[in-house]
Amino acid sequence: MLKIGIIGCGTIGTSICQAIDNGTIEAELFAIYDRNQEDVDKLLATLENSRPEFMETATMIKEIDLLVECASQKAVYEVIPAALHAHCDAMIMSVGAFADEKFHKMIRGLAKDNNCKVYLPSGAIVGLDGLRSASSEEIYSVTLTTQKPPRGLAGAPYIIRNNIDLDKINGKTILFEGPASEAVKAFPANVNVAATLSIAGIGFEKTKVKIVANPALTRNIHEITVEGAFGEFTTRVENVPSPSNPKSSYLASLSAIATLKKITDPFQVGT
Ligand SMILES: NC(=O)C1=CN([C@@H]2O[C@H](COP(=O)(O)OP(=O)(O)OC[C@H]3O[C@@H](n4cnc5c(N)ncnc54)[C@H](O)[C@@H]3O)[C@@H](O)[C@H]2O)C=CC1
Ligand SMILES: O=C([O-])CC(=O)C(=O)O
Repeated sequence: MLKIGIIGCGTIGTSICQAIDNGTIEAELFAIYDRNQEDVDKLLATLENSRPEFMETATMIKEIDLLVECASQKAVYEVIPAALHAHCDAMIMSVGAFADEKFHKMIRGLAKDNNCKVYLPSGAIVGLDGLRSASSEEIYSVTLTTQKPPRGLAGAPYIIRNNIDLDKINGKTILFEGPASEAVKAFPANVNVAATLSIAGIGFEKTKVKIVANPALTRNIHEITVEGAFGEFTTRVENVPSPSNPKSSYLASLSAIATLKKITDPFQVGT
């Protein structure tokens, strides 16, 4: 059975651990780690059948088959290179870390050299299957428009740097327009999906992102338009925010679980 270790015991980490614990994912939950002990204790209290060990990632990567990152872009830098050196596969949620081209290239090289796989779930967006199919031919443009209730953007470096008072936004307001490379740095906990879209499509510079604060919303909306030799498609998802973290959509947790189910299932369906 696949031995899994998790870094990040927050919203997504907890959902994944519960899915292993209740048998939705057929794997062994071997170890967990978080820099915040309170989050570890809260997660452990939700498990009925599994008793994962609390372990530093440097130790757990020697024991596990797959390291799941659901912590932060910083954590991707801290743990993924070592995991690949230790011949451990990786699943990454904080995909925005790959906007750093040098790091992206290094991780691809390490995965290849160590015969490892790196999995990036679709997360909170829909339509990556179509984009991947369309990418076999020329893609002319990829655009992501993300709308969130203002509180779903709280704490982003862009908001802090520009002294934006989210409480004072009383109508639909465009906060950011630019390439995905800048969007994922300006909003590291809000648009990792822009990074996944860039990697699946035409890269971080050509993928255009618009971020909108909309106080009329209770859901996180991601709208993607792709134009290419194949024609054109638009997808739109209205995501229920996770109750424990309004920045992250519930679909992101479900996508992480679906990816792990796919990894552990010998029967593969779809592109
Ligand atoms: N790819 C996608 O579509 C999506 C990606 N995300 C990203 O996934 C990650 C996890 O999201 P959530 O579970 O909602 O966040 P969360 O804030 O609920 O939980 C994150 C946990 O990771 C821990 N953590 C953060 N940095 C750490 C580090 N360097 N070392 C150890 N522990 C660390 C925190 O203490 C916290 O317990 C975030 O980076 C988020 O931006 C979220 C939603 C969608
Ligand atoms: O969950 C979402 O709606 C998207 C998100 O936070 C991210 O991509 O980082």
